[in-house]
Amino acid sequence: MTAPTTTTAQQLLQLDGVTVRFGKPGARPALHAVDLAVAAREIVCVLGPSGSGKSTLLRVVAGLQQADAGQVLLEGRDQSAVPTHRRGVGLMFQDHQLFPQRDVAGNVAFGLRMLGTSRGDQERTVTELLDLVGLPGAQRRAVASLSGGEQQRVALARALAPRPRLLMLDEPLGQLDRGLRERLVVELGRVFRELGTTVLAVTHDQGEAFALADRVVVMQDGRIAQTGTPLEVWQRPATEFVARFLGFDNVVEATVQGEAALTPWGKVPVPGGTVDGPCRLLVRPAGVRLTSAREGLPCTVAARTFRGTHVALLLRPKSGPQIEAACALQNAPETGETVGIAFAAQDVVVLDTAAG
Ligand SMILES: Nc1ncnc2c1ncn2[C@@H]1O[C@H](COP(=O)(O)OP(=O)(O)OP(=O)(O)O)[C@@H](O)[C@H]1O
Repeated sequence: MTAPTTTTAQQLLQLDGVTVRFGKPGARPALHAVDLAVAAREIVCVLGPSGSGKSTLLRVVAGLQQADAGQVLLEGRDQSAVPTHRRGVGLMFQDHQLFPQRDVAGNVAFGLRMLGTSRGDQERTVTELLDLVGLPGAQRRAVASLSGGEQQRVALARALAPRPRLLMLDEPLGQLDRGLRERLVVELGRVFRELGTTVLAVTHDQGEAFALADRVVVMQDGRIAQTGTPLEVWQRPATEFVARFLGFDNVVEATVQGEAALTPWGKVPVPGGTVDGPCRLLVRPAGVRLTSAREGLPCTVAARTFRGTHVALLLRPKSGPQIEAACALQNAPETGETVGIAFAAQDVVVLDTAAG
């Protein structure tokens, strides 16, 4: 027997050139020729500013929105003629809309009843899922008696109960306070990994995405600006848009010459192998090192903000744009002090201007 010449591992979800337009022809599409593949058991988080197309992406995968061009494939099968309820995908939206007249068990078992699952199996699944989401024994509680976080867990259990092959979450923790979101996002990750659930989640909160995702997708104006592991995207934002979206503002015009670039801040070292010529350069705040005022580039400390793990400094050099630096609390200078700075090549990123 001969092996097939090309072996591409089948993706659970694949979008090929998916375009969605609202309104007038010629207007910017909400999704523009989007290609995306999600492997089984992968947790992918879609990040992006408001209006970048995140919800439209989920809706087109769920079959709640028709694509004007391109294809959505689930386990290799084109879904264009498959209605939402036959796609085997689960949805959990920000306004999770539990049924107020049903108790917790009635809510969690909803999808199973629709599938005609036996009562015994329903009860077993509800018990298992309530244990998993940290609400053991809550079957008979009234939905109205639950806190926001507890309701979110019930909504999650309800979405998981029919064992969807793909679970889609739209701002799943959007309305909860930050502390609760940080705890729940860790729990969500644990539940998904324990069950082997494939997840496509949308959030505008990068902290949430980075905590949950195996891979993040950053969207800009209906296109994918970058995709990679959280670490890859954080360390190497591909474009100025992605860098600024992640909150990095140390971006300048530069001209690379060998091992350094000429910038408004003077010479900045660049990573080995950087091509000579003009570019946009990002210096991540962690790569701005404080030196004595006599060495390095002299700057005035314009502001300092305690961030829990470090102090964020806003520095004003004599020339060039202001610079953000991150430093340890014990080394943080006071506002108004003059410091010197040097740049570390490993935190310098040459941005792709063509796509940015
Ligand atoms: N039903 C609709 N009719 C017309 N335009 C729409 C419709 N739904 C979305 N759009 C437009 O499509 C674009 C993408 O919207 P989408 O809701 O997908 O963005 P998003 O990234 O999810 O935004 P947000 O974070 O605010 O939810 C926006 O310009 C939006 O105004």
